[in-house]
Amino acid sequence: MSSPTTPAPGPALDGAATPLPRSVLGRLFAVVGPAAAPALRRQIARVAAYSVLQGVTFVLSVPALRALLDHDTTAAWWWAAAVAVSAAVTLAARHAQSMGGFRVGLATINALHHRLGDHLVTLPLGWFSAKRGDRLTRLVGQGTKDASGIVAHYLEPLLTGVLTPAVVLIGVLAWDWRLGLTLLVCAPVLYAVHRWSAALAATVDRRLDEAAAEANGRVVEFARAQSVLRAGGPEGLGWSLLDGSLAAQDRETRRRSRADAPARLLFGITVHLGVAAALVVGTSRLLDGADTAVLIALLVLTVRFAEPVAAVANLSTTLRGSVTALENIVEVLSERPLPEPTEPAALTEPADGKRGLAVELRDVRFGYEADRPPVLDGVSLRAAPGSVVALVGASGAGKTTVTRLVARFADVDAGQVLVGGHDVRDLTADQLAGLLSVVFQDVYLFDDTVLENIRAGRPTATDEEVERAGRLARLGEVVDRLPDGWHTRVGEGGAALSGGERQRVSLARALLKDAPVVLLDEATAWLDAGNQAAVQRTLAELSGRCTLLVVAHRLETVVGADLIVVLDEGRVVETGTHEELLARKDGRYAAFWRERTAVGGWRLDPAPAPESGAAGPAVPGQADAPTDAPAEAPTDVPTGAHAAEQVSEEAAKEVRTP
Ligand SMILES: Nc1ncnc2c1ncn2[C@@H]1O[C@H](COP(=O)(O)OP(=O)(O)OP(=O)(O)O)[C@@H](O)[C@H]1O
Repeated sequence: MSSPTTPAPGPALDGAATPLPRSVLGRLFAVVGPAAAPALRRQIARVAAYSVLQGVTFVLSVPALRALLDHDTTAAWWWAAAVAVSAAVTLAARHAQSMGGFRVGLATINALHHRLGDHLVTLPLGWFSAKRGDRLTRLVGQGTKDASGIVAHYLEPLLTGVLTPAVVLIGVLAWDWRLGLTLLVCAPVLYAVHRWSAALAATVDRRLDEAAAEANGRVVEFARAQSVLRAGGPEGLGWSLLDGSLAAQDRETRRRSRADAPARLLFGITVHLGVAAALVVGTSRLLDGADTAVLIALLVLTVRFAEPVAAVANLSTTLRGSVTALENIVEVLSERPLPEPTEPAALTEPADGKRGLAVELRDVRFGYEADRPPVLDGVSLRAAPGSVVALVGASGAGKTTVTRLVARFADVDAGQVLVGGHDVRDLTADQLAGLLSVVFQDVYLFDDTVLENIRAGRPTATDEEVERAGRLARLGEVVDRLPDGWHTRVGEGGAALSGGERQRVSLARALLKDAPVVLLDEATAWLDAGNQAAVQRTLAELSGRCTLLVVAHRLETVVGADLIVVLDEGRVVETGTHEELLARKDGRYAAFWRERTAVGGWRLDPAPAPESGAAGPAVPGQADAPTDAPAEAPTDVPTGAHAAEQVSEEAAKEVRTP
């Protein structure tokens, strides 16, 4: 089991350890983190000062108006001067807070990017599903902007909507407590209406946000999958999925408008009812003989009391968009990272001089979903240092999952995964990443040059080293066709290269990194002749220098492996070398082998000749190695007929019957 000293660090926002504040500002402080909090606090102070000053200016207008209505010119001049000074200071405060709003808003976006970035790198790789990727794109781009809008655009109307009326209220109470009391009664009613409408809109907002994220993802998918879509025509699945998601977004937008309208109306009516009540009370006070000038001035003030409050209501829709974005950020920051040890494990060099490290699974049980049967159950296997281990089995047997667990995309439910004798849970993420090279099917290329994309395998490598790795992975012939050779930009996600070529970049990265363990998923989709040769050359180059755990779809890999592990429905059903497994006449592997031989005895031609300066052609045990099979062997690997069927046309041309 994992070391008991391994602590489980909490997520960036651990609501269980420290309950998250419920208020929007409290949550904003929680997500921006301690580094950005002081600037946010100063901005709140600036806005608060402006809101109070605005209220004071409003209040000062009462004695000025009173003096004017009383024809007291001297006093009117003095009060007018006081109002002018207060207005000038308010204006300066407004300028300071609005400049601060933009500055702190930008700093907030920056802080959110850092917080999300720092947290995302701690999350299990398995967390990054395609759906989450779409949501994340929206969150990091638009979401952080929306959330920072709370500081840049909404802090001012929100605080002036509360603090300015509060100062006005104090002024009115001081001049005429009855009128003040009327306004005071409005406050809780307004608050209750606001809470009710916010609660009503919250569910609608969340649904709209989900619909928008879905539509976003579908639009990207629509752009990426044009060839499939055109082949299927406008009646095809892709079109209907996009149409459906856009219609859902439209529906949710309408639903939100419908939910908004009555809430806004109710809020506006409440504000105006409050003003009307104050007018009624003021008129009755006038009839009772109260000071006319004061009351007129106070009624003017009452109208001003209502202005900022009403402005808050008008903002509510866009403000809620920002609050939803903030909630989504809270959700991501609350995701629990994989536990990491506080101290890195003490890694030792392999004693036998080989560069590879042992990879071992001990009685592993694992499932992606808790309520479904495990995908791997009781799986044990060991790849000795420097060996080639081929994982074979029918589609869905769990081969890829084994490699994912070694790379710690997720933690096992039971058992252990060890690399170099260390439980992967006892290695830091950096340590484990340093020990592994991963060539999986979903290769991502950055929008940079071919050279830099290979260099991602080892950032300190020289251009010569990078090019050599590229040539070994048969990228030489690809870059010769590109306009700027190695310096050609590959476009977003590597759009300028084919799938097979992208996998060659991934192979080159692995060669360059020269890690002690290489996990390779031989993508069936890209098994054209050129790519087969690239895989072959990479395996030949790496063999003996590292431990290779390969999800094998090629004959050469399977036959040449030091150990073949046959998986079936999440269990290891057979292990051994090709010869050993063939010798077990009743075995699964042998049965499959016979079946394929009976079908016709197909075999693949040897790989194309290596480029100059490249290593020899063979994985140990392949072409020139002694096996009982290659010359007469069936071509398909024991992963099932599907592997042969998926071999591309180009490869098929190279297939011949003996
Ligand atoms: N992210 C995931 N979430 C839920 N289930 C998954 C996930 N990835 C794989 N599975 C399921 O786990 C099982 C094993 O999948 P895995 O990809 O490991 O099989 P495989 O042997 O590599 O298959 P193939 O040769 O088709 O790639 C399958 O039933 C698959 O549907």
